[in-house]
Amino acid sequence: MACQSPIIVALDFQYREQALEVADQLDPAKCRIKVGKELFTREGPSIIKALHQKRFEVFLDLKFHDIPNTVAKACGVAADLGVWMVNVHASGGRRMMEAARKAVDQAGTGTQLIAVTVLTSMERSDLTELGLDLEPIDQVKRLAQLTKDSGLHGVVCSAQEAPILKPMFGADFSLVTPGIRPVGSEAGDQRRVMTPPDAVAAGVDYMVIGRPIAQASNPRVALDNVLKSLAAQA
Ligand SMILES: O=C(O)c1cc(=O)[nH]c(=O)n1[C@@H]1O[C@H](COP(=O)(O)O)[C@@H](O)[C@H]1O
Repeated sequence: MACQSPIIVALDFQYREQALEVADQLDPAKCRIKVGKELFTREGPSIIKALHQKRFEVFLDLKFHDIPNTVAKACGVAADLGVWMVNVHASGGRRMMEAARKAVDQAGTGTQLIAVTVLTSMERSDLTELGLDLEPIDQVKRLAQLTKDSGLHGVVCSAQEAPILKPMFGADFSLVTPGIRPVGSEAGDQRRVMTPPDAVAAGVDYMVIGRPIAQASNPRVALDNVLKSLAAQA
C-alpha cells in the first residue's frame, strides 16, 4: 500500500552505509525518502534499489536543469528506475518541462514529475542579485503557473507560499516544501522556513525534512515527534 504520510526524509549523506543506517531506523509507512545530489553522485542507482528493497518510496532530487533533450532523457531514466518522484528546475522553461513530462509518461512507471520554483534557501536579496527585482512569492507564482501549464504534477516551493498556491492551482497540483523546521531546530542555510504543523495548515501536500530528522541523535524519535505534532493539530 502506498505511504500516506506527508513526510519525506532527506538522506543527505555521502555514503550508502550512513544513509541505510538512518533508513533502517525509519518506517516506510511513516515517511518517504529523498535521495539527493550528494548520495546519488557517490552511490548511483544502487542506493535507490536498496531503499526500494526496504519498501521506501523514493524522491530522486537531482533538480535537472539543461536543454530539453538532455533533461527529458535524464527524467526518462529516473522514471525507469521506478522512483516515486523526480524534479527539474522550472527556470529551465516550458519546452524543457514539456519534454520531461513526455519522457516520464513514456516510461509508464507512474513517476511524479515536479519543478523547483525558488529555492527555499533564497530570499529577496538573492533574487535581486540575479537581476530579479521582486519578492520570492511573485517569482514562485510565475514559475508555478509555467509548471502547471507545462503539465507537471506539482512544484517545490516554501510552505510560506502554500496558502497562495493551493487555492490557485487546486488539490491535484502537489506542493512539496523543504525548509521545514520543527520548533527549536536550526534554520541553517534555509531562509523561507515553517514548522510542520504550520506547513500542514498552510496547505502543503508533502514536506521535505533533512537535518532535523536525519542528523538527530535518534531519527526514529525525531520523525515520531513530527508526526505527533501533526496529529495533535488534526
Ligand atoms: O528540491 C528540494 O528537495 C529542495 C528544494 C529547495 O528549494 N530547498 C531545499 O532545501 N531542497 C532540498 O531539501 C532538503 C532540505 O534539507 P534540510 O534543510 O536539512 O531540512 C535538502 O536535501 C535540499 O536539497
